[in-house]
Amino acid sequence: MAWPYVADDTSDPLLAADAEVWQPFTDAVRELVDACVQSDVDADDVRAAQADVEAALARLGKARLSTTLGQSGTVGSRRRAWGNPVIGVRNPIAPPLHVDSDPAGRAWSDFHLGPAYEGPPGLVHGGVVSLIIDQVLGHAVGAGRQPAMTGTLTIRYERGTPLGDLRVEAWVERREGVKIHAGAHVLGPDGPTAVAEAVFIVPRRFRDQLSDGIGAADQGSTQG
Ligand SMILES: CCCCCCCCCCCC(=O)SCCNC(=O)CCNC(=O)[C@H](O)C(C)(C)COP(=O)(O)OP(=O)(O)OC[C@H]1O[C@@H](n2cnc3c(N)ncnc32)[C@H](O)[C@@H]1OP(=O)(O)O
Repeated sequence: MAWPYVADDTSDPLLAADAEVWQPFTDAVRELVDACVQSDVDADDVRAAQADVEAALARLGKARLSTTLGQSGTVGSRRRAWGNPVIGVRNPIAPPLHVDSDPAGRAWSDFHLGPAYEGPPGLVHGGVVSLIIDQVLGHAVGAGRQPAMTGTLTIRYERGTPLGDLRVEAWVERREGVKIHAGAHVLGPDGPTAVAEAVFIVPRRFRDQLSDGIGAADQGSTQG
């Protein structure tokens, strides 16, 4: 398989200026999503708001990128992570999480999930728990500078994860050739709510490219 990314040589100042424009917009859309599931206004206000949103859509639709954000950028992660549904600065679906990691293969994040992420009443949707665990596992594995993809992810939902302030922690347990075994858990106010085990695999296509010397400086952008 060909290397799937389009080169992005945008300068750092331009990238920062672009982020300054998009970040507040994305935050506003995220609030809009929250209002969509929580507002209690009457039908006339809903219809008026719909017209406002449709006007914004017409404005935004005047130009479209030719690739997804994920396919853009070979230098570090750059714009590539901007569309990510967990951490993306241009994705209002993302809570968003800020994930810290260290080279020993650990990653963690303190974050907040509001009603847009609800599954069972007052609790986080299990698929959202899985989404967040998968992402933070990816950071733990990526922090060890390995371009790997989730092969198997097993989650035990110990108890409901309450909406609100939460923490997720992930860690690499061991490496066996192309397999990286990792673990993670989500912590609520009363302790772990979900515990995960994962096997990440360095994909065949990256094994080939790494042996050609491609990708060593670009490992963070091969994931997800
Ligand atoms: C800086 C921070 C940035 C951080 C940015 C972080 C972003 C993270 C985002 C989260 C990560 C994701 O969601 S990634 C997206 C979700 N995952 C995917 O879409 C992966 C889809 N699956 C695949 O592409 C493929 O099946 C792979 C890559 C998993 C494996 O294919 P392959 O590379 O051809 O593997 P292959 O040679 O056949 O097998 C190699 C060895 O692995 C084993 N193996 C193969 N598949 C699996 C599997 N699914 N689970 C377990 N083990 C497996 C085989 O038995 C074999 O073991 P042996 O015989 O040698 O013992």
